[in-house]
Amino acid sequence: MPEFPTPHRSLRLGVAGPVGTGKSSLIAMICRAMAAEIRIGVITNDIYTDEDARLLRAAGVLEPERIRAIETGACPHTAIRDDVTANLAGVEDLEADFDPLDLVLVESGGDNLTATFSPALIDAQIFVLDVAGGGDVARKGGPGIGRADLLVVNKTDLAPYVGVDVEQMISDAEAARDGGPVLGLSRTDEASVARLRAWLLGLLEAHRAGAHEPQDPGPMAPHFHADEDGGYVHSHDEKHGDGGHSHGHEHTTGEHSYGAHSDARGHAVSGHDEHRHAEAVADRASGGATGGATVGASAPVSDQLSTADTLTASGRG
Ligand SMILES: Nc1nc2c(ncn2[C@@H]2O[C@H](COP(=O)(O)OP(=O)(O)OP(=O)(O)O)[C@@H](O)[C@H]2O)c(=O)[nH]1
Repeated sequence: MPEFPTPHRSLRLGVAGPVGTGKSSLIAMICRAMAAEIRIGVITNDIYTDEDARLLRAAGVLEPERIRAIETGACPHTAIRDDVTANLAGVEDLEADFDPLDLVLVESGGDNLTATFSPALIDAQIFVLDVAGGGDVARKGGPGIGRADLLVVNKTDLAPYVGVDVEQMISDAEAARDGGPVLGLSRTDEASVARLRAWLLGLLEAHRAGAHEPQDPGPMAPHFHADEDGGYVHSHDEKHGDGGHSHGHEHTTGEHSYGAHSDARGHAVSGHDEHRHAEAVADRASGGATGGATVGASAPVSDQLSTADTLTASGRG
């Protein structure tokens, strides 16, 4: 019997982070640790395949029908931030088919440090780094590292093999987050998995009590889109479709499988025909103000739940 009744819709939790940092593994970990006590569904995003969903189904972490795949056909961030239509429909279908659900996990395709979920799609988000990506990554900042509800430094068991000082990496991450929660995690470290579970149970409780307010970690840094006119710098901070934003060129519908749609808030959103992220160009255009330092979103969940210290104290080293 699930611990929580479900008077409201499920908590929608996004999991984002660079390629291969362990997003699917973290979702499998949550399912294994919690499927006996809460009702879970999963949506995965891959660019060209349904590989992540197939792997999760094969791992037997949930009934296969509760794991659904979305093929974005484009850069993963387009489907979790720019135009969330397909994901939102996927989440709502899952919630309707398995009503009631307590938790829907939405895994982004692996992207880069700038990709975050739109709060139109999810209620909270985890950003996943791993030690194998290098100890300095946590210092690089960006909206996910700086302002996701939880930053996970994953695969801590690999630290000795890749020459990373986990304690330093976590402390760098905490500094980048103004004290927001950071969790050192490894599938081989049961105590770290227990801390992840405790954080999530606290978040569920806050969501159910109406005490959790979804935060937007902030838009991607302005970036460069190449097109036949020579390209343009594009900021996701601008309002789409309501007079505040114009690409100044036509997208050719056939060139992108994601197309132009409306997002959950009714904004007309242009599809992205070709993404070439040239952040150096964007940096120059924005006077160097990229996503990492521009928005100071608070982290209300961490106020009520495990603090960064609690989460990391025994996860270090
Ligand atoms: N040593 C170790 N390896 C891990 C851990 N978690 C995940 N991995 C491995 O890391 C690799 C990538 O894991 P995934 O979960 O597929 O990563 P992902 O972020 O979902 O990958 P993409 O969807 O391709 O971006 C796999 O080989 C996992 O077995 C961990 O805690 N320790």
